[in-house]
Amino acid sequence: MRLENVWLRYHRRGSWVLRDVDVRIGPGEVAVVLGRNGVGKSTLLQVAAGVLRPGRGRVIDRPARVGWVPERFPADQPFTVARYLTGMARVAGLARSAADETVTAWTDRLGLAAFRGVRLPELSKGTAQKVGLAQAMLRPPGLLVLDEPWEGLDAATRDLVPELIDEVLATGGAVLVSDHRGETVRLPGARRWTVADGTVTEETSSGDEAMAVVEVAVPAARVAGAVARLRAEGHQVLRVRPEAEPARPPAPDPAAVDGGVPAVGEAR
Ligand SMILES: Nc1ncnc2c1ncn2[C@@H]1O[C@H](COP(=O)(O)OP(=O)(O)OP(=O)(O)O)[C@@H](O)[C@H]1O
Repeated sequence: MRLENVWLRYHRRGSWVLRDVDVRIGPGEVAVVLGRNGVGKSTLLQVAAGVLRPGRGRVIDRPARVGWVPERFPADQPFTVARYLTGMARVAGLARSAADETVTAWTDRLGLAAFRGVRLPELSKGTAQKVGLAQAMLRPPGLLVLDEPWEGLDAATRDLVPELIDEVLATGGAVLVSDHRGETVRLPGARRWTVADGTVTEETSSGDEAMAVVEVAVPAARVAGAVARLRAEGHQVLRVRPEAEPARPPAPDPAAVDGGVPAVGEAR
């Protein structure tokens, strides 16, 4: 699939959120979309999924079946979990009995069995997100688009996300996933697209690229935010250590980096 010279803005006279974006993703590939809040990651994913239509440019070779998991599952619909998912399975082309079986399997797998009879508006945010994930996976998608899929999920389901991604890749699907919290570490083989100033650049780092280690001190209360920001900007966070612990010298080469240098952030 290719986004070919895609431009997008939300209002006719508004500024362009995406400007001349040209990216491709192939079968069996996963790309993580990184960037600061508000930079256009969701917008890019929605164009890829076909939810938004570009103002200029086009999307070509989008797989026929797209699984789309929005950042916030729209739970303001008057259905129970089972009714909603069965309806979505039918829309996706499954016969009634196959739809029922698939919904049972996915609700079991995602820990939703106890919620089958619960109406969507009554679900917690995390449980609603699981319904969103189930909905996207009811039939194996040729393109799975996940907008901040780790947001609001419990630990067990967060661990399941890479598994689901691997399953889509194994059936020849492509996966796009945004991540501003640094969960990307869970997808070590992923390509990395960074959105900034309306454009998307792909990191072309190879394993033998020279690396440098930068030690950064931050107030203890702000560690989580600083780590998330560094990761969102594409840096590897090697380790977080308390200030009292003495620093070892920075690694001179990538091999030493792999050995675990006590730096908070590593700049590329
Ligand atoms: N429906 C909309 N109408 C108007 N402007 C919008 C709409 N959705 C997003 N925008 C604007 O487009 C820009 C990009 O938003 P987008 O949600 O794509 O960013 P993001 O990188 O996904 O942010 P975050 O990390 O906070 O999820 C922002 O300036 C946002 O305010």
